Amino acid sequence: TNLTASIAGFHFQDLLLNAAGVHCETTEELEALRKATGTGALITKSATPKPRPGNSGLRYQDLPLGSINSMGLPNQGLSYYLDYANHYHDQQKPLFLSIAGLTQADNLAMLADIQASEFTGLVELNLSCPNVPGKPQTGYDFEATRQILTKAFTFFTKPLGVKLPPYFDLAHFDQIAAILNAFPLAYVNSINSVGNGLMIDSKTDTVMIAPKGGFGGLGGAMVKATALANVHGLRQRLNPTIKVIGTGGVQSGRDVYDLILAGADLVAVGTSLHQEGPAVFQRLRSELIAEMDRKNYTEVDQFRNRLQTLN
Ligand SMILES: CC(C)(C)CCc1c(C(=O)O)[nH]c(=O)[nH]c1=O
Repeated sequence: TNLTASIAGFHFQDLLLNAAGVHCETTEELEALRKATGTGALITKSATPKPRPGNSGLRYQDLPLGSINSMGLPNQGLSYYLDYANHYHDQQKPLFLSIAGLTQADNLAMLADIQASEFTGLVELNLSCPNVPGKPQTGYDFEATRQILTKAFTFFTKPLGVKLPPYFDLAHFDQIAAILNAFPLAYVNSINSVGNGLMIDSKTDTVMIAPKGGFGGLGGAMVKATALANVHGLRQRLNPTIKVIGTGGVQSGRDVYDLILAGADLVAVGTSLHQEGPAVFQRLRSELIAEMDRKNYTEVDQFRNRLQTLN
């Protein structure tokens, strides 16, 4: 069974990887992902220029239908991940480096550092990064998105993708796709967590996480329908040269299969990785192969982006 894919000249023997932020802050965590059976790539925790401890108190919680988090960008700082990349020689599993500056200036400075470095992997710009106070996250501010990409591509020549927040209005799919199609992006990764959800602990009548009064990003089963819609909506609108990484709601091989049907080239796993650890990739891979066998598919190309409508 052929599970290969390619993005920007990088070839992936397997199409699963971690969602940035999950099991990828430290070298130990990253090495466990690299060594895991079933991963075709790995991505680092979104970096800021300097190390950050992130939010204090309980900042992640598993829920019956997924997860909620307000980590607050805990990471070891860009140079730590560039150093890991400099010592990274696994030709079989390309490395993605994620960045999420707290300002546009920070993002551009990090891209300039990466451009000047020996880094030879792919870069993911996390557009859920905050914008100027009082304005929504960058991914929800279309002018800010256009501006940072315009500035980035004046100097950045390495493979660049963007991590997108979920959209919920078809007009927003049209608008963001029109912006992204104007740039030589290697890929989009959709979706990031569904922002600012709130859940209640019925035993204590309290929220589930400490930061932000309990407001946090939602992941897992409850976001699958939103992930499928964003992957498919973007696939239908983006230039074929821009590949798609599908993220959100993956618990089984069938969920991986569905994201591929919707148009995904690679599939990233967050909440399920947090809950099961790196062994999840071997399970998902074998379940995907079993599903493909049921359909007599030997190649992903036979069903990628082949979702059928009813009419
Ligand atoms: C939400 C931000 C802290 C601005 C970015 C980092 C991030 C976090 C996080 O570090 O809290 N959690 C997510 O589910 N997605 C993210 O992109």
